[in-house]
Amino acid sequence: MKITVVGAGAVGATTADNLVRRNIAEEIILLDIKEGFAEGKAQDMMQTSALLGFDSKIKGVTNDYLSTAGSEVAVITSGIPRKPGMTREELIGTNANIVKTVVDNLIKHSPDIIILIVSNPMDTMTYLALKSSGLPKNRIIGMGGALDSARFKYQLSDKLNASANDLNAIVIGGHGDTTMIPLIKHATWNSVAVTDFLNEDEQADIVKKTMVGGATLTALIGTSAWYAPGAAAAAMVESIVKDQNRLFTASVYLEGEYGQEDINIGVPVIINKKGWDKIVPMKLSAEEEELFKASADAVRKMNQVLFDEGVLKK
Ligand SMILES: NC(=O)C1=CN([C@@H]2O[C@H](COP(=O)(O)OP(=O)(O)OC[C@H]3O[C@@H](n4cnc5c(N)ncnc54)[C@H](O)[C@@H]3O)[C@@H](O)[C@H]2O)C=CC1
Ligand SMILES: O=C([O-])CC(=O)C(=O)O
Repeated sequence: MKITVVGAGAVGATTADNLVRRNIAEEIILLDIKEGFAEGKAQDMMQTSALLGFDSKIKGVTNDYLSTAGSEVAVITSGIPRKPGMTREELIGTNANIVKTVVDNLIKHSPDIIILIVSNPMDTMTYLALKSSGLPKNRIIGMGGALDSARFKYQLSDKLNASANDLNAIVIGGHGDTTMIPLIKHATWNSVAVTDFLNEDEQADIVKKTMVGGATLTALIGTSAWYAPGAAAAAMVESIVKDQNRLFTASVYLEGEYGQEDINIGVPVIINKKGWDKIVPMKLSAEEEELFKASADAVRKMNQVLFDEGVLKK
């Protein structure tokens, strides 16, 4: 089993670190365009092996796609992160060409690969990866909802003084400050509705804090987050590699599901060795349906930029 992580920056290195500690692959290739950068990070991680007790090997390479040959899964984190005050959508100009080139290179050497897209704006980058590669839709997955749902559980656990592990709560929609939809009316604390414990103002506050979770961290750190993003990407890769059938919200290609088509956006899906397998239907309220439609409209507007800029042809 070989896994490739493209981009050895904050998120890529954290993803690789989480994966290597899980011991789920014989080999992890960490690839970056910056000379020596991935090699250095990989060597640093390998030097934790005697301390942490894993047997997986991690190898860093500089833009060498031959080393990635035969990878079963790749995680794409290459591209620029946002700075305080920016939106994820502002990254499209730089990141679209990077993601497109990386996907091309990966497929040349690993035609059966499953690709997890992390680079932002993630829903649009996932759509781009699918459309430019022509890969079957189930093998292109966008990571956003898994992270946003973990942040949602964090906010709930903080307010309820509960263990995040006892909470069931998901975020659907786009992975953007204004497009994500934390489904608070569906969230439970070990099967008891969280709304039984929170008034409307408290619920609205948790939803808001979840939606701007990434922006809040970017303002505090000066660049965007990596610990939870890396952990979320690794958890999804584990579900693929171990065929776990875990349910995550992820950005997948819709063909009529949730009332949308020709778009990648976050919905609940089963993740297993096929990539994303089934889309799980949910009964949404009229208000949630409206929010989902508005979210899809915003993501679609961003996808249009790919055509306007000639990155994708109609
Ligand atoms: N989907 C999500 O939930 C999340 C997405 N992100 C996104 O992930 C991306 C990476 O973020 P960070 O790791 O913090 O950035 P970073 O700047 O720390 O790392 C990015 C790395 O990509 C490399 N790179 C650039 N072009 C490349 C190419 N053509 N081939 C290979 N490597 C290349 C850079 O040299 C750099 O090392 C950003 O776009 C960020 O917005 C970050 C967190 C969560
Ligand atoms: O906030 C950002 O730009 C990075 C990201 O997607 C996240 O942490 O959710």
